[in-house]
Amino acid sequence: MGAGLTEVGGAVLEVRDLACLRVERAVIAGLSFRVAAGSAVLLTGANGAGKSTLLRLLAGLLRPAEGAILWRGEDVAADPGAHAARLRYLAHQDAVKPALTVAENLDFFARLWGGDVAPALAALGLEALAELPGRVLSSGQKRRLALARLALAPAPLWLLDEPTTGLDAASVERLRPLLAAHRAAGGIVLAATHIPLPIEDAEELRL
Ligand SMILES: Nc1ncnc2c1ncn2[C@@H]1O[C@H](COP(=O)(O)OP(=O)(O)OP(=O)(O)O)[C@@H](O)[C@H]1O
Repeated sequence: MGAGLTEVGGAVLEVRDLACLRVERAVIAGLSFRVAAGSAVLLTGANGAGKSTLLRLLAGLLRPAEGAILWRGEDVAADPGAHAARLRYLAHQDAVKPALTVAENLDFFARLWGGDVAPALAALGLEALAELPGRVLSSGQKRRLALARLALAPAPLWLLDEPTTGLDAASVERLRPLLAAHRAAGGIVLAATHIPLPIEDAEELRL
């Protein structure tokens, strides 16, 4: 674990003594760490180690059995709506609507979060696919569409579950400037991954 995960000064996100039970079994226990603005944390560990579980806890989709998640010193459970508004969670499944075109899929999220569809399409190289319905996309194309949501409008906390699964090398590289710009603006990214990601100076949190 890198020094940035334990530093007190400047921490924006803090996980304090977190525990999570799944089917009565502790998947995460006694987990504490802090993340400063602009930091990237790679969650690593064996299959079943709890990486997706931690991301779902941080996204407010699972409730901790013990401990707390704090944002700028406030327990996120005190205002779930505010927490949901500050984060982008990219799950294993891409949640692409099959009947909508690629552009319409992005527009759905642009209406929720703001931002423009055209630059988000361009960020992931999706311009030529804009009018195709979601149902005909390949798995890598669906992943790119899910990732394009990140380019719509800023949010300070990105939670990415194996973001590069199924991506070709060029698409992986497209994430580099997206991640760098997010961090340069003070954003935090936590990404579960089994392979190296295009992120400079990331901390590793091994579960
Ligand atoms: N919906 C669920 N209900 C009950 N147990 C679950 C559920 N999802 C995951 N688990 C259990 O929680 C543990 C951690 O799973 P998790 O998906 O967080 O691991 P992971 O580190 O992300 O694994 P992988 O590298 O395979 O993606 C596993 O033992 C798994 O069986």
